Amino acid sequence: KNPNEPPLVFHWFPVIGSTITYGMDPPRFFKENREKYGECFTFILLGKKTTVYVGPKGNDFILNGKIRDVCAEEIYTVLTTPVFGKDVVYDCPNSKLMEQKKFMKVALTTEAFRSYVPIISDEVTSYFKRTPDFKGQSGIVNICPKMAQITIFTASHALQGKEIRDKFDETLADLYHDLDMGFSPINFMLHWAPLPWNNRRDHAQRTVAKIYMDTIKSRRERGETGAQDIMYHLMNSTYKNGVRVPDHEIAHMMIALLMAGQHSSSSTSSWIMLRLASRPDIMEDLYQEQIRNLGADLPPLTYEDLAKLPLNQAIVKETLRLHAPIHSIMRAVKQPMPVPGTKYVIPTNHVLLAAPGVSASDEQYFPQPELWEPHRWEKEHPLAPNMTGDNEEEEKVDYGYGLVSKGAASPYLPFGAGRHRCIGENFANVQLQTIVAMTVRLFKFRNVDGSDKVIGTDYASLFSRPLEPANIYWERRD
Ligand code: HEM
Ligand SMILES: N#Cc1ccc(COc2ccc(/C=C/c3ccc(C(F)(F)[C@](O)(Cn4cnnn4)c4ccc(F)cc4F)nc3)cc2)cc1
Repeated sequence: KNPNEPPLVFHWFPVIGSTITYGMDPPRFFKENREKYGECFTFILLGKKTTVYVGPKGNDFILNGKIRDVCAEEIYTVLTTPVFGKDVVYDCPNSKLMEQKKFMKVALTTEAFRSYVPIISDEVTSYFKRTPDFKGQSGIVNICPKMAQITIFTASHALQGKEIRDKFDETLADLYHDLDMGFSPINFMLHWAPLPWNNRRDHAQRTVAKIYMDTIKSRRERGETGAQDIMYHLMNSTYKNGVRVPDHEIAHMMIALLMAGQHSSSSTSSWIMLRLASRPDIMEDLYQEQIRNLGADLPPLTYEDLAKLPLNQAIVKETLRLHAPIHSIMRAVKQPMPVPGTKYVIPTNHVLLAAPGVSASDEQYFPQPELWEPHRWEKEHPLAPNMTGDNEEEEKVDYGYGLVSKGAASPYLPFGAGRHRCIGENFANVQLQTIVAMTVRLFKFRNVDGSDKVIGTDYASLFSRPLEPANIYWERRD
């Protein structure tokens, strides 16, 4: 036992260590070991000493780690580069990623969101009209595949443009699926293995990248400047060193954004629908909120309307509190890191693991944390959060892609914090809030057995998501 290192979680076998118990249910693993060892402890993940540091202090220690101390790309590149393609995100120096995030963010503006809301609401209503699973007056449906379809159509149409979205009706859907098979935690460890799905992944990556590059060429030939989508902005971006963004990097960033947007939103929107089915009273509150604040005739939804629907906004916030798609954020340690307030110094052969979801479900910050209660985000609610290090008044810092909160000592960080913080938060909120608002207008949901239960979580994939099949009962609202 080394007094200068955090306590090591007991395990029977070397290499395997605690991989299985962690992999099966990470949040439970974190909570059980926090009880035994405190907020900072080390466990063996496939032979690698992995130091977990939970709570607001842990979130700050890891997510605000200095660039000379912690490294994201070293851990993530084996997983993401075969899927996204070379020279982007984690296959380039962090300074280049910061510029790429600046480029990507330039198309995620309020102006753009104004045009996205009608696109997303039309995709939602037309999807529910044409899909056979929602024919008739009522029925039972496995909701996750439906939400995956809705999110790929809404995200591709808004973020990638109409011509890419239309390709999802034929070739792109299967190619996307093959690409997706490569996006699995097994590839963290076995990325080098010539596994059959890795060959399909590589073929799909090259084919999808070519589709994007052909689209870029045809837009350039036609002098197309109509769609102010992300592809257009990337085509007109230049790095600080004067180099224009090469076509293959544009294509690879488009794949990265598609994967990011798709997995996070389809998981979150599935959880939202399952939670609404467990609380039909909330779904009714949402409908009444729209009647009250938008008018009984329910006019077509606009971007400005979303700000008039606080409960609709709280649905996304509360769902992300209990169902953050990314349960483990990892960094390699590049220099020995003293842990403030302890005698621990984390050595360079460790990996750091931040789990913001642990403090987001800690009763210290959220009364009755396991209760999914969107009203808790209203002022004066008895279950209101006591978020000490809240980000609002905090000072901000710019890592090269816009201002982000300086402190990460918050108990609620579903979009991360610091240099690697998410740039898709606002788009995700517009997309998810629009999907919820339009669904509430069309249907009433409840659990098939009428209970308020919710299904368990599948942690085997890269993004935590509901176990399947997850059936709900729906009926058309007249
Ligand atoms: C509910 C939706 C989403 C959630 C919960 C989410 C969550 C996160 C988290 C936790 C991180 C930090 C990862 C780390 O520190 O290692 C992150 C980073 C990022 N996300 Fe998201 N995300 C969401 C949607 C999106 C969307 C829609 C996009 C793109 C349009 C996107 C693009 C990115 C990018 C580019 C990064 C930066 C990675 C880095 O700097 O290393 N995300 N996201
Ligand atoms: N036996 C066993 C066994 C062992 C272990 C386990 C489980 O172990 C683990 C461990 C860690 C993790 C980490 C999740 C993780 C990290 C990074 C990314 C990402 F990089 F991909 C992303 O952040 C994603 N993103 C961002 N915003 N929206 N999406 C991203 C960034 C930029 C970008 F442009 C595109 C992106 F999409 N994705 C996911 C998941 C599971 C199971 C079984």
